[in-house]
Amino acid sequence: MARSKSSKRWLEEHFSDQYVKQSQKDGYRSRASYKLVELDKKDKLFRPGMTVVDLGAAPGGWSQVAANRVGDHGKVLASDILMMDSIAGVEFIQGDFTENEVFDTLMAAIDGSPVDLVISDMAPNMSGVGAVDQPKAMYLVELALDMASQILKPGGNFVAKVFQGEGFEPWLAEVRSAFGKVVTRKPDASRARSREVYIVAKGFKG
Ligand SMILES: C[S@@+](CC[C@H](N)C(=O)[O-])C[C@H]1O[C@@H](n2cnc3c(N)ncnc32)[C@H](O)[C@@H]1O
Repeated sequence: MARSKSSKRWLEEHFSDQYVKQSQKDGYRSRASYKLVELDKKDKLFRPGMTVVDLGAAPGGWSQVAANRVGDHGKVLASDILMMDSIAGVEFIQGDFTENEVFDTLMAAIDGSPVDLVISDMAPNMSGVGAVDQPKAMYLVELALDMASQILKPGGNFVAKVFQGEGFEPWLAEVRSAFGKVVTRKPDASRARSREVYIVAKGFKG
């Protein structure tokens, strides 16, 4: 089947993208790694020995960065609806985060140990219809915030990708009430045309 103009344009753009080229050189599984690298540079998210939960982790670009930063004494627990090839130092749980069973499996894996950082890059498959995509995306960050609020230790941090649109402001207000300091970031590696932004929330009030 002939490729549509838009998928051809996507492929051309993908292979000429500086972050795609750089990720191939650096051995990262996705260009998304550079978003987290940039957020970490600005907001000092990681320290060796931390426990990190990575939601929406596949194919593993963020988990690679997290495992590298927390080192041998740290722990990274990652989850995605899709399968992900293993990464040293990362425990992976596959499943749909909107299902209670997956939430419970993650909670069991954490087993009450204090979590320093929750990172969520989850995004639904986009249909292109805002009225369908935006509620789905907001539901995922709602659930991510809910989990972060249950597992973070006081003073812990939360990073989430969120799409600006309906539901964003009330969600942000919830984040602001749960954390001491909240900033909105648009990393260079995030495509300008995308409505995605990253919320960095520090100092969980517990
Ligand atoms: C932008 S990608 C994440 C990229 C990843 N952070 C990286 O660096 O490689 C978004 C991910 O969210 C996942 N996702 C979407 N809906 C989900 C759901 N209901 N439960 C779990 N993961 C989900 C997708 O499967 C996809 O892998």
